Amino acid sequence: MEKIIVRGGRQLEGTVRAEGAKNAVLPVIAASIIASEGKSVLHDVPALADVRTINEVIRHMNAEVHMEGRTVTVDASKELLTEAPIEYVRKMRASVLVMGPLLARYGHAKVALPGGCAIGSRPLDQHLKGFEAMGAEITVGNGTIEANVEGRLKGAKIYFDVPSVGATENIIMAAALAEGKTVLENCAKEPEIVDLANYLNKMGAHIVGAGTETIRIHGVDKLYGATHNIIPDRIEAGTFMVAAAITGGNVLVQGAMHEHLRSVVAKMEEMGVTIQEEEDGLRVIGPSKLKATDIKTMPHPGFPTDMQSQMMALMLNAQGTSVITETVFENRFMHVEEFRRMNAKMKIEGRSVIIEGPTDLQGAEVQATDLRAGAALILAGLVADGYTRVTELKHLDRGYVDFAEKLKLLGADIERVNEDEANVEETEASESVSTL
Ligand SMILES: CC(=O)N[C@H]1[C@@H](OP(=O)(O)OP(=O)(O)OC[C@H]2O[C@@H](n3ccc(=O)[nH]c3=O)[C@H](O)[C@@H]2O)O[C@H](CO)[C@@H](O)[C@@H]1O
Ligand SMILES: C=C(OP(=O)(O)O)C(=O)O
Repeated sequence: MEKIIVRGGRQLEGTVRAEGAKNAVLPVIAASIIASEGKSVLHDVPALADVRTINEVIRHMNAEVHMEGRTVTVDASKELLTEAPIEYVRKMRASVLVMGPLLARYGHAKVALPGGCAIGSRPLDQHLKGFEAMGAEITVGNGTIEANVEGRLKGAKIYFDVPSVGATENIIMAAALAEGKTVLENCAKEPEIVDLANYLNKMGAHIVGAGTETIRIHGVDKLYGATHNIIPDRIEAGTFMVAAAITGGNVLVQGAMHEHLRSVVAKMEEMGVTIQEEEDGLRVIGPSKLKATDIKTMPHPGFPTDMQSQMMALMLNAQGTSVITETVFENRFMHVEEFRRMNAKMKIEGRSVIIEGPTDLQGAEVQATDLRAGAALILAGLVADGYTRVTELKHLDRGYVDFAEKLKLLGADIERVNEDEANVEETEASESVSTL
């Protein structure tokens, strides 16, 4: 079993660069199968487990996919299979995003119910409501979802009951190749949706309004491969910003875009962190004492749920009582129990967690309960007394490339090891303690 072992106490300094955004690249790769002519060339693609998974999903459907360094090329001009392979779809939430492109291009799509982080019930009703409004018939059963339409999808007016990122993306893709005009209301406004719309427009689509709550799409008859650079990952950037702040360090996070991170920057500043905009990113300087604050997760431009657990690690080190209210996912507090193993004092009340700081964090054996929880536990380990050992790294690998290595380059005392090596490490550590 692999572990990340971190010993607290080092201030982080230096420069780290954010990779391309996981939540932008996954819909973009899914969208690339809508092109019946030409190749797509995607740059700044992060080498994540989720990227390998979505590549396998579309490869099994007959698309030609190559990844070299940070560039992925997709040629989907051959006839594709319209069923996504279950073993890959189940690994990852975003694989449901092949439905929109398949249904628009072939009038049929079948996928298994997708996986992803277990952070709530994560229904797909808004995706399906959108497809139905465009004329598709949906059958859900035996762990799969199947959609069929006679001829082409028809443009429609669709109001989303909740501003869902995935539903907005799936329906934009379907509408791009539908007959006529589609108007989507109460859309999600995340930067990753804008990135997807920009890519689809390069492919020949007519989409306006992405990033606002109303998106208008004029369907076209055909879409073509295109070249696109993926936007930087605001959540990975935000995670490194917390790493700098929590250790009282000074780190330039290249690629961190202020306009994508306003709520995170504002809250960190309230906590006493200095954040300076530089030409190629944000410089983060941690204070000697952090102040308590409150956050409430909301759809963009509100505070991102994907930064909630990392902020919890920061708040554990702040002076006073902080409150986190999670409004996006109903079960995204599993890391609280793991933080408690590190001596954290926290109380869950409904959808809120009350955090009493500052905590005398102690190193412990903890599990990454989901992707961001894994990162947050490592952040706490950067300032805990002694060794923190984080397991279940499969979650972390879905969303972070070389997380431990990047922290090490910033000066952290951190290693990623397999269990056997970890035992050697522990013996050496206890030997060095006994000689003190
Ligand atoms: C691959 C990707 O981009 N994942 C992100 C995406 O997930 P994802 O697209 O799954 O998240 P959504 O925006 O769809 O979910 C937001 C809320 O809407 C609800 N909902 C969603 C769809 C639906 O049909 N019905 C419904 O009720 C969900 O249960 C949740 O409460 O946005 C989330 C919210 O910012 C992020 O945490 C994820 O990192
Ligand atoms: C919840 C997340 O991802 P996913 O939607 O892919 O499970 C995340 O990125 O924090």
